[in-house]
Amino acid sequence: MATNTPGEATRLQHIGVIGGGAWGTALAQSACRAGRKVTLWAYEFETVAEINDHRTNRVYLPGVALDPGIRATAKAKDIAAADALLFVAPSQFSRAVASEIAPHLPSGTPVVICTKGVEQGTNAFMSEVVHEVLPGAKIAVLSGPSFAGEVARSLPTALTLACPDEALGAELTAALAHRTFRVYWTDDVTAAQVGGAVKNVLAIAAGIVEGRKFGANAHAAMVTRGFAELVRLGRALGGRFETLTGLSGLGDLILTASSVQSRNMSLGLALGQGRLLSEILGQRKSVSEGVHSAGAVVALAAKHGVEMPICEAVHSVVKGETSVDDAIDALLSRPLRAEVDFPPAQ
Ligand SMILES: NC(=O)C1=CN([C@@H]2O[C@H](COP(=O)(O)OP(=O)(O)OC[C@H]3O[C@@H](n4cnc5c(N)ncnc54)[C@H](O)[C@@H]3O)[C@@H](O)[C@H]2O)C=CC1
Ligand SMILES: O=C(CO)COP(=O)(O)O
Repeated sequence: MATNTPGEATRLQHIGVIGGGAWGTALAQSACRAGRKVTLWAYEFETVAEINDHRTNRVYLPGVALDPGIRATAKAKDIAAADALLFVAPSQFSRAVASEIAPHLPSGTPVVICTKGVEQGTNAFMSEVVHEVLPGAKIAVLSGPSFAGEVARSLPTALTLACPDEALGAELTAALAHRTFRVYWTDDVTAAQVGGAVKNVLAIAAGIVEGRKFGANAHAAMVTRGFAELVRLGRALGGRFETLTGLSGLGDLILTASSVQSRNMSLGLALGQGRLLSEILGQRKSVSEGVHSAGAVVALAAKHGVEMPICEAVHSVVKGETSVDDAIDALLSRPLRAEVDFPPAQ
């Protein structure tokens, strides 16, 4: 791939952002910083008004003064003029949001999926959902260790941009990257999406370990054995090992499973402290994708004959089928096995 210098000239001058939550707003801020014109579509009218009138988004991204260059809108037709879209609706709303913009999106528009999750019911990754609803879109995925608040404050961040079309990947990285927002290209859309979806489920498990005060050894064991699950599923679905061990896989797992800035980790922590899921979710407006993706991840694992005991444990806890203590007992009582699959999967 040709190398790009952050901030170099790009034909993708106008970026549309679909989603006015923490991540959509932070990406809008970052795209402005990269020198792009930005139109942000948000679901709530109040969010649109607040961004346009006060340059803030206090519900989803508090404490950040937004760039005056961000123009917010609630009208899907306003994104038609964008040269590329960043798609940042939470996974369970992605199909509905994509359907709303479908009539307005010119065929051939690049759509970069920034959502991390799997659709319940269909067990479809976001690239499949977006391709079904927006068949003319050129799909890419942007994923990696990137808390919205830090990106919005321009703290240094590095991500993976997965795009099967290398030339388009180069254009997108040139359009989005800047000094504190480094974007690395790959063609491996599958692994990038598996990493983003599975790490959220594993972060809940890591949070539970923290909430139960099981100690640093248990945390490291949970993250490492969890990563083995992420790699097994990623490879079974056709993803490459190098991508799974890169920013969008291992990198994002390290971030999400070790900081209570993560909504998934903090949700797990609260579960580990004995709080009820309904109570935790009732107190948040923000999304915890791992809760919604756990079932789909487990179903995909079963379909492909992949063992994912930690993800299964999280799924049965969030479904209310198993108590945290019983789930932990079951994991600690599993038969001992070889550390890596043998013969090694190719
Ligand atoms: N917050 C972060 O640091 C990061 C988030 N992501 C991913 O970005 C995606 C979006 O997450 P956030 O921006 O953090 O969301 P958020 O948790 O800050 O906000 C929730 C979002 O859901 C939208 N929403 C609520 N009800 C809706 C409905 N019925 N239809 C359509 N939209 C509705 C809200 O408008 C808001 O944009 C998720 O998949 C998340 O995993 C990825 C990287 C970083
Ligand atoms: O994906 C994220 C960071 O890369 C954000 O994680 P949470 O959704 O758990 O906050």
